[in-house]
Amino acid sequence: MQHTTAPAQPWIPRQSRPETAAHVADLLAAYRPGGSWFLSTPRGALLARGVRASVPATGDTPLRQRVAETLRSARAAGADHPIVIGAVPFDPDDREHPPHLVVPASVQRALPLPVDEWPTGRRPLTNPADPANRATPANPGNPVPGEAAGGGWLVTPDPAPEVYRAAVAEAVRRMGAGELEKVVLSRSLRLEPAGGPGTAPLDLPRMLRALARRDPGGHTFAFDLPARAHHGATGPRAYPGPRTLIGASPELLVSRHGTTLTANPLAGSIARATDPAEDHARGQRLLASAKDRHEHAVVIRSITEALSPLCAELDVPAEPSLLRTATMWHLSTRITGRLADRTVSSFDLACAMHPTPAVCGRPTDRARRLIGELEPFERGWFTGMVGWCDADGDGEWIVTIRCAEAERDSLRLFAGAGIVVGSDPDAELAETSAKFRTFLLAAGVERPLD
Ligand SMILES: C=C(O[C@H]1C=CC=C(C(=O)O)[C@@H]1O)C(=O)O
Repeated sequence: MQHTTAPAQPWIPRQSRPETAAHVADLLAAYRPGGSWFLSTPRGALLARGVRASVPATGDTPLRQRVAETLRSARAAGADHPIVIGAVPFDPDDREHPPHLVVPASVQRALPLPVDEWPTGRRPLTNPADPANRATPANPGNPVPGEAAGGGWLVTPDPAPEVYRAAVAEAVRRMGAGELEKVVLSRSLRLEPAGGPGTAPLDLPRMLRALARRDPGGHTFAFDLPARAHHGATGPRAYPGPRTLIGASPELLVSRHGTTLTANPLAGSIARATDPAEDHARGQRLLASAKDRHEHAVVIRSITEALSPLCAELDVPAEPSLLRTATMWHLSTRITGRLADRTVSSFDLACAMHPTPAVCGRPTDRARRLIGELEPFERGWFTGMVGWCDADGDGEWIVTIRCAEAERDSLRLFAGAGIVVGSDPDAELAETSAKFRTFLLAAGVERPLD
């Protein structure tokens, strides 16, 4: 991921310095699904393993209070520098997809992924089919043969593309009638082994490496999820295998370091092109698009409203800039601020902001209702947040997009698009197809899919 402004300084929390010996490549190599959490951001990477304590998924107090109490107890029980790490679903009250937040038993940290050594993030979209983009020692950002090779998937869209187009048209109609200003509508792809169940085990560590290499400046994650609860006649029953939330999100919900906070909302997107001139032109078209600027402005307004009461200073650039991933251009605004009250943690900030109109809409309640009406599946953790928070309140929370839920040998991918009054159903379908490519490429699927 590349931004037009300078990247953040590497962030290795003071208390973690004794643990920083690891190189990010070692952390990626050590990652194994089940009881582990990998996160790489422009500020640093971490690999957390094991569970020392869990934040109660339900309770009489708000989730942010349960997080603070779990951290306090861990400290009181002798943990030196405890962190809470995990995933919060789109709807934090979703009983099928409860928040999964733990104090891990161990945390290893490393400096950020070396963007300059892995140059794909600086280039226009690399088309792996183009011989010029074949992996070479000098260009290791491209898929390494055997790393992300071979599709071998049976792909099922949910809903069918025409159903998604109809949903977008319906949302535009409702907006025309003044019901709401913006809604984010998503769809999903189910990937199963083409040879049938059990014929091709998922290699999540390989996919994670492919995601990290393709977008070294992004937020790459592989997070443990709770076992699925089945509600049968005899009550909840758990599927014993691990489930993993894995992806490479370009969007920082919020980070806090001392009293300094940063948020980097994105909204307004276009697929990148392989031809550099066309790629540049697309970015400029996005920057000039009145529809996309409106879609973006709605998000900035909401975030400013959420953060202003918590900040002594808040700097919100008047104009969006362009941010690029390996596959997409986005409108981006890097917001910085100084907290009014140091006891407000990164998780408190994230809860105050979530869900932003980059994933839900505005007004929030109406958008949420329309999503429930028009999307034929539960989002679960998609469009929630993943991240960590330490006992001093520092931390990073990432918007859970460009991701998949992995279970046994199948994957469920998700992608959404912001809909406003001027949205065109075909263009929104194409935008979601382009967003799927972040994960499809890591899964070895190289042709665009609807
Ligand atoms: C909901 C997604 O993207 C959001 C983040 C960036 C740009 C977006 C857009 O342009 O619509 C979306 O708001 C997704 O990637 O699934």
